[in-house]
Amino acid sequence: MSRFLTSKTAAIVGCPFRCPRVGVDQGPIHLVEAGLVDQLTELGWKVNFDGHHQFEEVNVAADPPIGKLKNPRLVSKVTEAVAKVVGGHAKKGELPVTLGGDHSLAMGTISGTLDAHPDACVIWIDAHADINTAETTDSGNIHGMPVSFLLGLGSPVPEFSWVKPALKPERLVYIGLRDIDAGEKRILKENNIKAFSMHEVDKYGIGRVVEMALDHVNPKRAYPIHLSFDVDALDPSVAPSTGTPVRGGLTFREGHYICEAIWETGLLVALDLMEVNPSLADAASVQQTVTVGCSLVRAALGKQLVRREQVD
Ligand SMILES: NC(=[NH2+])NCCC[C@H](N)C(=O)O
Ligand SMILES: [Mn+2]
Ligand SMILES: [Mn+2]
Repeated sequence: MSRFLTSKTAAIVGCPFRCPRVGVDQGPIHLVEAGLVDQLTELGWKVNFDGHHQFEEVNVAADPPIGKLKNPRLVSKVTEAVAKVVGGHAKKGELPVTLGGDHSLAMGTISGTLDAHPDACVIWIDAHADINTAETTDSGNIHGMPVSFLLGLGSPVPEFSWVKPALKPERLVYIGLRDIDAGEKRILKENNIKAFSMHEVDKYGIGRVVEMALDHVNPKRAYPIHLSFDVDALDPSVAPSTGTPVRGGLTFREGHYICEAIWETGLLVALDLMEVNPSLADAASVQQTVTVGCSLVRAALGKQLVRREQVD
């Protein structure tokens, strides 16, 4: 367990949120129904889970686009609520495990983590960089933008003024990228943000890539780690039920290896598992994706493949 936690307690933050539909995205609900709470209990965690967030408090009457941004007020309010919940758990020394839902939620989860652990670094596992600004976005989907808000890039959007630009470019690293927009490429370059695309995963192997990523973002292995895992980082043959699948992704084992290696650092303070979207596939694909999702969470929370004494 991470030395930054005060007890082996995992707080599951279920966020069935996908813009523009609140409470309709079933991803987190499926993950919990698949037995995630019991699985983590079996690993020795005390698990706090008192139901999924329905964001009842979020009341947005009219939410026309601001510039290109779709549903800006709703996304802002939901992510702000998530920031408070995640930050609250983190400040109690618990490990928040946020299940999504739209990756825009990471604006909230990472804000919450940085509130409790200001020197935390972020390891972002994704096919996409999610670093568009209000100016560069083509789609207007805010799930393609959370990282730019956290870094304070682009011209400020008043509706998101609650988001502190608390993340430093050198405390962020990506693994798994393979679908980056032209504007995003420019932003990554200009801000010197380290990214290991699938090309580097092929070239060096996942073991070295994780090592290099940690060396970059956490050279002395001293900072707490927030792991934000978009399930679309995995190849669509491994995790088909997701909104924006891109072929050529991480294998089942590569995805798990990342989680296991981060766990082994003893520095993990928060985990996101995002973009599981059961509404987009047949029942077998949904089950496959949900099973993989639970398995990734177990790997990040310390499940060992073999007991150490069997190999030593
Ligand atoms: N969280 C995600 N699935 N993000 C996909 C983003 C795709 C594209 N780059 C966009 O800005 O719309
Ligand atoms: Mn993605
Ligand atoms: Mn993403």
